[in-house]
Amino acid sequence: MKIYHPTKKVSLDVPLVSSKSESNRALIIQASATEDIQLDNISMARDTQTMMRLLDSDELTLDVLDAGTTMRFLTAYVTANSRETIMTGTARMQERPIGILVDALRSIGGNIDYMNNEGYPPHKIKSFAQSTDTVNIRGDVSSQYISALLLVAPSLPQGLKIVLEGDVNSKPYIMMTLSLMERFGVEYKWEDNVITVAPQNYKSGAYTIESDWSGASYWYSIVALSDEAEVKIMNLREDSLQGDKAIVEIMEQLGVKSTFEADGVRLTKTGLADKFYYDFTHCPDLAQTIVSLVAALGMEGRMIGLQSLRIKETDRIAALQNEIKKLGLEIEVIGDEEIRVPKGGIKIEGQTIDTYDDHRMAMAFAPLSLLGELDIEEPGVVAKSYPSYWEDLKNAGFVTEGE
Ligand SMILES: O=C(O)C1=C[C@@H](OP(=O)(O)O)[C@@H](O)[C@H](O)C1
Ligand SMILES: C=C(OP(=O)(O)O)C(=O)O
Repeated sequence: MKIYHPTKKVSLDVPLVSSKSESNRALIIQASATEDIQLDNISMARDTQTMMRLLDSDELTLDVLDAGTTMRFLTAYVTANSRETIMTGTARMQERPIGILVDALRSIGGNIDYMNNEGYPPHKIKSFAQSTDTVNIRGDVSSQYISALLLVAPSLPQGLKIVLEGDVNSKPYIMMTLSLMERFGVEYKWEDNVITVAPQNYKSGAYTIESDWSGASYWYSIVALSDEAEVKIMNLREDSLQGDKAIVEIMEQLGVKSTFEADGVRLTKTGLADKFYYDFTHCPDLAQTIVSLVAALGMEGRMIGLQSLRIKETDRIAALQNEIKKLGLEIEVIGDEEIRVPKGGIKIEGQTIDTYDDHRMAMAFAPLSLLGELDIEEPGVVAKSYPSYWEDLKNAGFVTEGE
């Protein structure tokens, strides 16, 4: 799909999609609760729509497609309910590791078999009888395993004591899980590296899902690359549960100031720092937005904490390297966790951007079309988290042609 912006002047009150991360947690809480839980503004993201559909399904096989949280949270949920289930997903999902979560569930009494490759979906949950209240789990591969255990912990007969081993990455996502649990009456204790949740019921309550800060990041990039911008993103909160609100602080270095209003956040253009540096350990989903933006701004940048990018929807480090190279800039990749963007900038002249079945590749590169025409392959990938992305961009003056 070809995309360009004829005026480079962007104006919109963005009706941003709501958060799939908050939605998927709230849906597991709702399904686990015996009392009434009222949820508003549930996300239209495919990952969330898939979660809703599968929570209602009584089929033996649950296919999560490419939704990581749906795979991890449902694996723990069906295990805790001792429900015989086969969990599967797309070819890529079958390459995304789940062994750490399956080992944890086995260690507390889950009977789970792999169907193809050890450590990877598809896997079959056969039964569950809780054998101990303590589980050890490493925190440096994916926080989703820990969130998955936490969400089911109150419903387990013995509750759960989760002992976190080593570094804990994506920590704000664990805090988001705990905050939502707390909102529905669940108490927990986090002391040193141990999180303890006693057996208890989720209590009735209501929650309105916030807009998606990861999705907001593309609008920050759009404002940074525009000539003039009047952009307000609706339904984002200053007291957000989402760690990707870090975009506010990051963009202070990259030319965008945020002002919170009662019903959203207003973005205005400001100056750029000389060089960019940031550690993405706790907000990995912002990395593609920022690496492509820093390259487009012609700035020198150093990004660290990127270790989880290789096991997401695609190998995001390789994908960034390939696509930025097409725009005339070689970024340097150091090991599995660091990218350096050299000063100099890129040239946009109608190149085709491959998206690797990764919504964030499409969404992170589209703002660069403010500098010239781009051709984004498989634009439909955005449906995973932000199905109305292209419509919102068109309403902000972008022009798209073809599919
Ligand atoms: O818990 C969540 O909602 C998520 C956690 C993060 O994954 P990791 O913990 O695997 O980094 C993030 O990348 C993903 O998009 C959503
Ligand atoms: C990594 C992501 O999602 P998940 O792990 O839930 O598939 C993402 O949305 O960028």
